Amino acid sequence: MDLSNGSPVITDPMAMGQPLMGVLPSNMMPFSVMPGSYSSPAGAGLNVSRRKIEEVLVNGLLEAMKSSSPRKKHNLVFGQENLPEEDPAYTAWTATTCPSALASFKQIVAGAQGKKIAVFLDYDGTLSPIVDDPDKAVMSPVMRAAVRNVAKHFPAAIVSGRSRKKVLEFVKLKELCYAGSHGMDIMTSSANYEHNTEKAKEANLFQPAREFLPMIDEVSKSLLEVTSGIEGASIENNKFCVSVHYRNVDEKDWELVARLVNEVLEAFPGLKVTNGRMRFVR
Ligand SMILES: O=P(O)(O)OC[C@H]1O[C@H](O[C@H]2O[C@H](CO)[C@@H](O)[C@H](O)[C@H]2O)[C@H](O)[C@@H](O)[C@@H]1O
Repeated sequence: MDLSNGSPVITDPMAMGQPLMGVLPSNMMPFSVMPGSYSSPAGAGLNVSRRKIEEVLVNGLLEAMKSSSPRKKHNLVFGQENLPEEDPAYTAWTATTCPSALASFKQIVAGAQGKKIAVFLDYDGTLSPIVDDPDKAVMSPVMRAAVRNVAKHFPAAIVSGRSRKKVLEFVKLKELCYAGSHGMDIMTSSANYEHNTEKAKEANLFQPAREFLPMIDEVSKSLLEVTSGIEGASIENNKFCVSVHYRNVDEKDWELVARLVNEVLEAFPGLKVTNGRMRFVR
């Protein structure tokens, strides 16, 4: 699933029967239970040890949300994401998790000598800026021209957690390959896509988790239902994974989001939750 930062995701054997455990930071695994937090009606009938385990899971998820989503100052205000006044924690986080390839460009070129090169590009935060509304993460014409140019020289693909269809709509370049849902939905050629027969389209598709589509749809609906009352929360169905966005949710409600996601996941032990930039991915 964007059941996510990383994502399916769907049939991870490590996650079977152990929802969320796989994504907890190791220091959260020994039962450092934090008492006195939110309790939901759904938890009313649980015995103490089960409740404790749930506390650990939710608190672990909350910690993961905080550590993987350091906030830029003012980032709740649409359009002010790129203000120069950054939170030092955010700056340190980007430096360690996303070092610039441009800073090591000479080494990369040297390492590529004599090798066949293929280029794999991320979409959000790479080809498009990170914005508060996922539907508005459009790519600039300059960036599109640069990618088109890259594709003239190397086989190129976009790999994204988004649905493949959505990325293609944003990028609009037929000369690329697209892998959506974190690689669970691969289209090897998008040339003539609209004009191809269904059979020809199928031949270009690799969707190893197709049998799980009904389950993902069900999870998506459940997540939409349980989070509908939380201001700022939104659900994005990415076909083979689902994102729960909390970028626009007040931080005081993050624990509630974590708890509700955890509760929904209990019914789907085969799915895995991972954490991304202000979103869960399943
Ligand atoms: O392919 P990835 O880099 O793993 O990211 C996939 C996710 O991208 C989108 O979310 C991110 O960008 C949004 C728009 O800028 C932003 O609002 C969100 O906070 C980011 O996490 C996409 O909306 C998600 O569904 C993907 O999972």
